[in-house]
Amino acid sequence: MILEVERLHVTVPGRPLLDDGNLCLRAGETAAIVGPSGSGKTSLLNAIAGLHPVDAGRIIIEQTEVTNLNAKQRARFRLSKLGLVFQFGELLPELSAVENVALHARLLGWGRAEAEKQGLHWLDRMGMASHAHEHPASLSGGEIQRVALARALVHRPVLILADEPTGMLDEENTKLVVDLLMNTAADEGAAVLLTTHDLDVAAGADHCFRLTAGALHRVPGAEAAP
Ligand SMILES: Nc1ncnc2c1ncn2[C@@H]1O[C@H](COP(=O)(O)OP(=O)(O)OP(=O)(O)O)[C@@H](O)[C@H]1O
Repeated sequence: MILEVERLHVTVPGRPLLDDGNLCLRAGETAAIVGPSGSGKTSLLNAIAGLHPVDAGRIIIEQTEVTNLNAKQRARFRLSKLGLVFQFGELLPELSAVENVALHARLLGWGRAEAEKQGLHWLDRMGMASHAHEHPASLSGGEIQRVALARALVHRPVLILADEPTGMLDEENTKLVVDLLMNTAADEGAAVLLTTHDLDVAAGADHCFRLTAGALHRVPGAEAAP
């Protein structure tokens, strides 16, 4: 099992977002979390990433109980084991596409040459090799997300957490980015947990969960409507 979420409680000041949530993911599996705006999908993903406090319960990622780690250990674990993808890509504007991808590897201590080589390899796998030396300002939304996918995959994470990765994309780019994310993760044996408002995206995942009024329920992908 790559991800085990057991009896998780997550709150924001003044209200609970998740009360006693459970979720499991195996290597190579994909799961989507749907639910109304403001129900806590992003907060749940952040809690799993160690970026939002957990009030009770356990999160275990590849046999490490991350809810027991201190802040420094969590940061190191996140850097080495997780791949994060955000709605707006969140690339660094000062860096080229390949520099953005290589930076993650550099933060893990890789040498410059190896980091850039792997950066180019992953951009190529995302169909972005010809844009490797362009800066984010000259890339389209779909291209930015493909660079963000390369960055999330360059260090071969065990779990990819993607928060609305297609929220800003048109239908064609949504399909391209989701297919790349899910197929590449499956090839690499990484699990993927994503949030989405797009029922077609949710239906393409192996599992679908709906978060609403503090409860996380497994639903068939086709019945994921908020
Ligand atoms: N750090 C925080 N402090 C206070 N309130 C917060 C914090 N983070 C999130 N919230 C609140 O918690 C609720 C859930 O937010 P969250 O972004 O997790 O929902 P969501 O389901 O991802 O929403 P959307 O689908 O609109 O992105 C919102 O009401 C938000 O304002």
